[in-house]
Amino acid sequence: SSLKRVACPASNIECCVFFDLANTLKQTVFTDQCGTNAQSAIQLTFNDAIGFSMSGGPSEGTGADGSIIVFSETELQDPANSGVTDIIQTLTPLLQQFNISAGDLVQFAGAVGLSTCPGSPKLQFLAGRPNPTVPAALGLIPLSSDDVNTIFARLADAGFSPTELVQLLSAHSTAHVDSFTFDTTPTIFDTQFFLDVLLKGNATIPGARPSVAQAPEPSILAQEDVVRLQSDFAISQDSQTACIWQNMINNQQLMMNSFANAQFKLSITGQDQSQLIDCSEAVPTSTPFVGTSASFPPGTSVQDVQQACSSPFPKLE
Ligand code: HEM
Ligand SMILES: [Ca+2]
Repeated sequence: SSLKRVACPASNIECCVFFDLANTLKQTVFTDQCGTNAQSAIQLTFNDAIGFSMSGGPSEGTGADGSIIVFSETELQDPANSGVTDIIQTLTPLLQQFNISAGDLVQFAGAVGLSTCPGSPKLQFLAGRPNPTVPAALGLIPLSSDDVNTIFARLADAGFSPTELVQLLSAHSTAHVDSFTFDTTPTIFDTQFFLDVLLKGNATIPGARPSVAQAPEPSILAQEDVVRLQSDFAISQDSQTACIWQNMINNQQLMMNSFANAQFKLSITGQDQSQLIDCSEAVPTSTPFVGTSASFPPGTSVQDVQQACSSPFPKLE
């Protein structure tokens, strides 16, 4: 309506719709601070975008194109998508309501969801992704049971290095699946995740869904429902990534900046950047970081660390 247009704070008029969408998302979907919908929306940005294969050719899906929503009946058959069913259902009506493309909706919702997480960087957002014409091939999303070299190869086929994968995995700092989480601070985007994954344990989380493969020596934090994914653990230990991983601990600024860069690249995977317009101005400012630095959770100490990087381990409280 003309009223809305007068009130639109965008400097680029084409971005007005994303200011409206941000308001609706915050009022109806991301009502909690870094709650389950926000976390699921962040995962959705990856599960959609990684459906891209340089070796498989253009018909194998085109990355960050929203095919995970438009062709959800097909793509939800991938067991790696078992956690995103609900958020897809929640977001789908917004396609018609705001008349935007599915790829834009997925990436914008992820950016707005992340902004509710204290400690998160403000993400860039480009608009104008065309709607998808084909579903992504099944099997392109890594599984937590995959071998680390399989995961690296899959990410390389989508254009991402092992270092960029570690940076993207910062998103597992704000993650849940059923009643368990990947670090002890699941509603804060902080470096605690990179510490918690290194803590060797002996207790398994019972009843985890099949998509959740646990590390060979599962989490010492299992009594707090923190799970060590086999894939996260393997990446923390691999010689290509062990020091990248360890260096994140207590390096909040590095985590924020490197995640923002890698996530921007993820958000335009398979897209022609020259055809997109910058609507970053519509992404809300992130909730400030209120947490403390990474620290050993109660009952754990440096003796529990499975250190794979030869640089000195950071000094922690
Ligand atoms: C090696 C690659 C990865 C593997 C194997 C993996 C695996 C998983 C698994 C098993 C879950 C639990 C929920 C489910 O079963 O779907 C999960 C959740 C999540 N993943 Fe990943 N992931 C990977 C990479 C990423 C990346 C790059 C991102 C970056 C955006 C990401 C963001 C998330 C988020 C935010 C959640 C929490 C979802 C929620 O709370 O609902 N993951 N991931
Ligand atoms: Ca956290």
